[in-house]
Amino acid sequence: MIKRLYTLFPNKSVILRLTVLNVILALLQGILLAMLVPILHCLLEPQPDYSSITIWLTTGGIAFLCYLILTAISSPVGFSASMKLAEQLRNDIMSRVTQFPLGWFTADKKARLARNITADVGLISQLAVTIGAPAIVAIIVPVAIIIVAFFISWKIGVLLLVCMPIALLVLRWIARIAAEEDVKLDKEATKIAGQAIELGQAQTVLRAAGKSVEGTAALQGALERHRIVYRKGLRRATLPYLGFTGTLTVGFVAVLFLTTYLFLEQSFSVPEAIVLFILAVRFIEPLGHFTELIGALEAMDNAMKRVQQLLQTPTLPMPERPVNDIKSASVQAENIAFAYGENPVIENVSFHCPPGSATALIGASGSGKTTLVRLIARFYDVHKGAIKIGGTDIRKLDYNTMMNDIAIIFQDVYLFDITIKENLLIAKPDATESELKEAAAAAQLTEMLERLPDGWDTKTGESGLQLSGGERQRVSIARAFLKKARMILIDEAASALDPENERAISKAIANISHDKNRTVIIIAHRPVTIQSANQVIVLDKGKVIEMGSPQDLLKQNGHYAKFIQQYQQRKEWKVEG
Ligand SMILES: Nc1ncnc2c1ncn2[C@@H]1O[C@H](COP(=O)(O)OP(=O)(O)OP(=O)(O)O)[C@@H](O)[C@H]1O
Repeated sequence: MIKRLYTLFPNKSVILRLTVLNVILALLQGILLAMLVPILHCLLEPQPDYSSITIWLTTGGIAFLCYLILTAISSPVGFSASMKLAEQLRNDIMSRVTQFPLGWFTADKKARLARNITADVGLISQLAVTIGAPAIVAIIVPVAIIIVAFFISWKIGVLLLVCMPIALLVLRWIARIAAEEDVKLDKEATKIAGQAIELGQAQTVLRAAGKSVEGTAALQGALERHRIVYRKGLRRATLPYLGFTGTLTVGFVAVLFLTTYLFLEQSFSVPEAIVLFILAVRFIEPLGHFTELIGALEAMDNAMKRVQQLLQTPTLPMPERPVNDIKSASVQAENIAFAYGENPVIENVSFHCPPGSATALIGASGSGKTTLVRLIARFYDVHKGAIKIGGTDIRKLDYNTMMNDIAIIFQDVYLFDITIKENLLIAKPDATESELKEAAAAAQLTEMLERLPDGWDTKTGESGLQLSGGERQRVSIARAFLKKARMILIDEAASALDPENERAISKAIANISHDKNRTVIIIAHRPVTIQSANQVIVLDKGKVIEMGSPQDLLKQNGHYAKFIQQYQQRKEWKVEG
């Protein structure tokens, strides 16, 4: 555990200072107890030797003063160490996360990341100080006491020495159970967090269906499971806790008996007997405290394991000497394959999109269109073959250079809760007013901006929810225009939009697709988009089953022709209906 903390802690000198400080404090406690022997000796003599007492009292006073000063220092040192640890760990996590493949960010992983960065880091930084220090004291003080006891009576020393490993053995049993139960509790707590988020997100649907009350069932279930796991854990820990308390009690009584027996045998004096009684009490006190610490220590160790696991997540492999120059806006796939885990999704796919061309990807749901687009943007790396941009394998390209030349327009557009203007400026912070207006016009946003009372300064609300889906997509198209990226990846909205939005988006997409400076790859759902593309790729179960210009494919009378035919029939049927 200490090794893990030491590995995780980026500023090792702070943790070293804190450890040394606590070891000194624990040793000082032992020394102060040992000093009781000569002091009591001098006091209980028939003729007390006051000059010797003065020396011992002065030395004891100095040791006690040192103890007080170090205790006063240890609080701020601990507090600042805790703050530093939290800050540095959070920075480490953030810089690591920015290098993860985009495909890593699933809903589960995002929830886990939130817990890692808040609860886990908080627990580690706080406990490393508030629990770590007493844990050091709880180990060192009994050891110091055994040493002092040996100086007074080796028999008592041996007895204490035997008690200690037995107590530690039982403590290990408690620790194992505490660690296992903490893992179970953390899993249940993460589920509660997930259910709470889902409950918030599903409120609109639940209320529309009149199921507000029933909607809490999943969260209540998660809370109940958490309670059950907690109660089971408590029951499981009862026996080892009793075992530990029993061991300490038996040890304590044995020391008292042996001390009394040896005293009656006149093996040592009254002061030594008094000190041994005090030592026996001080011996079990910190060890007894350990049962309270052990659960927290194991929780801290588990939190450290989770953060370590996150920090060890493989990042997107980056080339040693990345290529910074993208020669042309061509996109090429050479015999690529990809699988999510064991599930192959893309197999032996090859195509070439020349600079300035528009390629429409079509295929049934689940055929792999989105995955293909994600692979081009390096959300994941292909498992076989290569994707090339401007003739260079994207794994050899500088990642930022590549992403600066790619704009992605997805269906679920994320907008920050800032103004529309600020949302566009994310794509190009130094854009001029005329560039902004030009991009807005090309993305068919002008009319919407004129209609909104605050125009460009309209706040988009959390995730852009104050704008309709179509409006959000147009904002993201405007971002793509502004970014001046040469490669544009689009996922055209598949769901029905209102006629105004549909017209505006089709026009905006046509504007971007017909721009000869841009290479567009679009997951297309509307025949008008597909028919205006230079090439169409038809996917089925991750394989290319047809590829060519829309005109040639129509003549082939294959899958593409069937898709257009079906669309026409649906349209006629709707008009007739
Ligand atoms: N993150 C993921 N993890 C595991 N499997 C996935 C993941 N994303 C997609 N899949 C699976 O990969 C296959 C292809 O999915 P993909 O989303 O690429 O298809 P699609 O053609 O874009 O579908 P749609 O038109 O419905 O969006 C599907 O079987 C899907 O279930």
